[in-house]
Amino acid sequence: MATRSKMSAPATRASSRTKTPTISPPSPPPAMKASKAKSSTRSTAAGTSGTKTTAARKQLAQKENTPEIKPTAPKKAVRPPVVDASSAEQEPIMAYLRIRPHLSDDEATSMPYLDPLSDTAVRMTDPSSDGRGAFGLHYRASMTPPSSIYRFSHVFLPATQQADFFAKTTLPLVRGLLDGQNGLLFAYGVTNSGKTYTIQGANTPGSGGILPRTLDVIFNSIDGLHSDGRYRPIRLIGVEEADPSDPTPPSIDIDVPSEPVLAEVLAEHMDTSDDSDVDADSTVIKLDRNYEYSIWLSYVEVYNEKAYDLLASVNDEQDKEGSVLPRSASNPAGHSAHPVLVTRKALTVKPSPASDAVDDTGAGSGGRYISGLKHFRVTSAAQAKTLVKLGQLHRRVFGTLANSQSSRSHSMITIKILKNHRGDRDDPSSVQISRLTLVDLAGSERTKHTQTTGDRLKEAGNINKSLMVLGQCMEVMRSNQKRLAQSLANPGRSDTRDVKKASVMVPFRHSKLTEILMDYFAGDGRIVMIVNVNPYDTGFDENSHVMKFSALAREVSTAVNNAPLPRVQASPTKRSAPTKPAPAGPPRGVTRKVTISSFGPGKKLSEAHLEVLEEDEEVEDGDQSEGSDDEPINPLVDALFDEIEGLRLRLYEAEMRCAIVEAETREEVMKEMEGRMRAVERTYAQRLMSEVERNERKMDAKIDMLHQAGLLGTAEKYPVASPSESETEDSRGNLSQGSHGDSSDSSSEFRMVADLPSSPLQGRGKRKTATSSRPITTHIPRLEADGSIPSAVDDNTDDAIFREVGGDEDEDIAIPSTSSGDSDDYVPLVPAPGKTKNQKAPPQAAPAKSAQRRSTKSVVSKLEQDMNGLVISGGVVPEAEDSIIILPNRRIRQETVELGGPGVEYVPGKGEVDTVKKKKRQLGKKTVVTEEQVEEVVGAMEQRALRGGSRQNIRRMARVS
Ligand SMILES: Nc1ncnc2c1ncn2[C@@H]1O[C@H](COP(=O)(O)OP(=O)(O)OP(=O)(O)O)[C@@H](O)[C@H]1O
Repeated sequence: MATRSKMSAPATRASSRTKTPTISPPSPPPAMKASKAKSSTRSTAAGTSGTKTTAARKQLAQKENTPEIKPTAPKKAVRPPVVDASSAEQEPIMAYLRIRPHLSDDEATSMPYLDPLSDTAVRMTDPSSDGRGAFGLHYRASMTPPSSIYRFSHVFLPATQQADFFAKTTLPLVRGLLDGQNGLLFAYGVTNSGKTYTIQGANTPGSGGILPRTLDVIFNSIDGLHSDGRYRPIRLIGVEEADPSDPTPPSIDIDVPSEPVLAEVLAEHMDTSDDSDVDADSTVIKLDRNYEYSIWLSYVEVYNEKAYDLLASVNDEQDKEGSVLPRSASNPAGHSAHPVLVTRKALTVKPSPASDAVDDTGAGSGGRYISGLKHFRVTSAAQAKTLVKLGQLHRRVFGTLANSQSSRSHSMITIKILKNHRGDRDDPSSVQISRLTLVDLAGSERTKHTQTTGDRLKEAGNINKSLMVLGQCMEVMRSNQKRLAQSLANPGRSDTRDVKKASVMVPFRHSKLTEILMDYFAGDGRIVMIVNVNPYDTGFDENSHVMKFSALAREVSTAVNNAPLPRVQASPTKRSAPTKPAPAGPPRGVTRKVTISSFGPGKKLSEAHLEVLEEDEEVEDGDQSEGSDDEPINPLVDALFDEIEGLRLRLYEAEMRCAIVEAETREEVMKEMEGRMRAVERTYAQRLMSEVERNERKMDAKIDMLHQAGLLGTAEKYPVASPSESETEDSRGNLSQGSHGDSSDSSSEFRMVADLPSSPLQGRGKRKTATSSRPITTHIPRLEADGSIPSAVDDNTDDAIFREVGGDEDEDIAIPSTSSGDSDDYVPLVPAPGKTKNQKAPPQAAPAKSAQRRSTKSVVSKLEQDMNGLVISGGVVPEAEDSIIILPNRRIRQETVELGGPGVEYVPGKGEVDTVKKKKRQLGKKTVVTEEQVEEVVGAMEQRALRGGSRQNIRRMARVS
């Protein structure tokens, strides 16, 4: 009867959270170690209830092979004696990670922070590795994004099927259950991570969860081995003779004639038409056929730190039949006013009496049970599943599952198996009881996500409290076990008994959840933890908290022994005294309003309104005495827990406020920056445009001068177009383009008659061209190869130019001043009206349209001829085609850049090229001159004018340029 210690230093086996990007080889998952202990001393190793010594009664599961051990004489002991921890079979909590698959298009498609490394390890990397930490704090550039590696007993990838998952995680527990061992499985994770899917599953084929599969396997395995149900479980580990009046599983018939809407809604929730046996798990565990079994089910909900029986009839007192349906408390006849009032009572959690076990020394008394919780015997998997469905309906009715699938309470389904040898049916001492509890925990850390307030905040606070206490229990157990392991490793240094005495009390009783489950942690079974994670969620912090929790859980060991043997009690009908009537007076409790609705494709939405009264649990006098051998609740610790919880809630609220303020500030700053950027962009564009215009006007002036000087093309005489004619053509857009807005004003005395040869800047700037009232002679001198004007152009030419353009030197040439007074604006020379030679008289009346068109056409054709005749010589392009390309000079670019200020680049316009060479290459035979060349020509003209021209000419030149 050897017992081995499996306890080792946590560091060697436990999940380690490594703050390093390197991947250390994954450690194999610790193998499940079946208990070899037959009946033995056992240790809780938890440090709270001390270590228990189980009485030795023949263990039925190993009856054939186990030497019978005579029961020891019952010892009267308030606290169980401490025994060496090495005598207990220890096993770490198994932690399995399940990664939820991608479900909808609304979610991100990649896993932003979770990276599966192997079958047992995942890496989590903070997605704010772009440099942003919490609250916008920046990591230094040199820092690598923080990542952690978490290890599990196994990592299940999103594609994992429910059947595989069940086989690897839960089947060993089911085997243990049938073999007489207790087990606890709980699903832990944030909201929407797949906990309920893991436990309950879905309705589609193959998607049945752990619970229905467990029921399937149990009933498959005990097929033909059902007992007659003469015993039934009571409390935590107790067994008593069954009473014929024991409640049968409640009916699920929906019958609320007075509340048709409610009946409809409930009926839809209870719809079992989807259920089919097609999805049933066919696994069979081979059992010794000398035994027979009875299966019992209970379903508990822990909500707001209170425990409720989900299988109890809602109005149990009034309706002994066990009707599922709520009935108005105000009118039991069923004709109630809306909303329907439903009541339920919280159950008290009490310490398990030592007398329930064969050994009075404390076996099984470390735990607590829910007083008044009903266990129903089920004889088939289908019946059990229907019962589970009923429990879920009650969760809906009472609003903790309301309309969304999101659970706001912890739910616990316990399957108890009573097993006895066929040959010893009448021997109560042959009965053995074992249990398996499946817990679907409420989503963790939901306050931040849902921006909860009011009642919801209280709910969240309680959820967080219970999960926090669960974490703290594990933490304390781990450190107690660590200390004990160290003391065992160095026996000479400290006395193990001293170490145990110094063990910190595990605060199981500080939350209902841990209080109900404490016996598992204290050494009554094997524990499996499922960690559900939704990697598409943005809740990195929350998920990393879950991961840390699981890392902690894996460092805790629990004792794995066969369940304690129950002492079978006489049937309550034979022994129990009549129950005390409930104290009179109004029930204490809280009332909530709940709306349950049902809708689906093709169905109309139906809603039922309920008012829920949740009565507080009764405090019985006997409670204190019953729990006298338990650790008393320390009010200071309780107060500290409350304080912690209060602070935690305040922290959440503060964080929420911070997050909102941060988001608002970011938006404001972004808007302001955007506005500023736009203003800068606008200013820059305006400056650029005005520069371009200014330069273009300058260039136009120079070209006009060239025209007027006869340096471009041959001398031709333009017919004078009437203002209306030029406007007509202008409006067609064929000739004039890009004129100033004010130049189109008919009152202006300047009219555009022709466009000049195309320029890279043409069309971007606006140009004023004077309507010449007299012919202009154009002449393009041949430029030398270096761009200079050849000597053949003599001074007389200039004189000729001025004579031609301005007529007589003494003749008045009107030089209009610009409206803006900007000296840069070019204003062409215009002869004073009425004083020019050859000037046609202005039309007296508006000409006929056809005449105008003819006249315009003649102007156009004339201009075209002129354009074709324009030739730039000087070796730039030997044979010009029909136009001259003038490239902007470097100086203009330079000026533009300078104007723009530091950091501004000159961005060539569309089609504008950087270099003359490039342009030449692109334009082939087109005539190309640079602005420098034009300037040189103008410069040469100015010099000549200065040398040989009259004062008048000089003045004119100066004003023009
Ligand atoms: N492995 C999976 N395969 C397919 N669908 C899944 C899986 N896990 C979860 N889902 C789906 O994801 C959704 C959320 O899952 P579930 O309701 O189980 O989350 P939860 O963790 O229980 O949430 P809560 O804490 O709010 O109750 C459900 O629609 C469920 O069907």
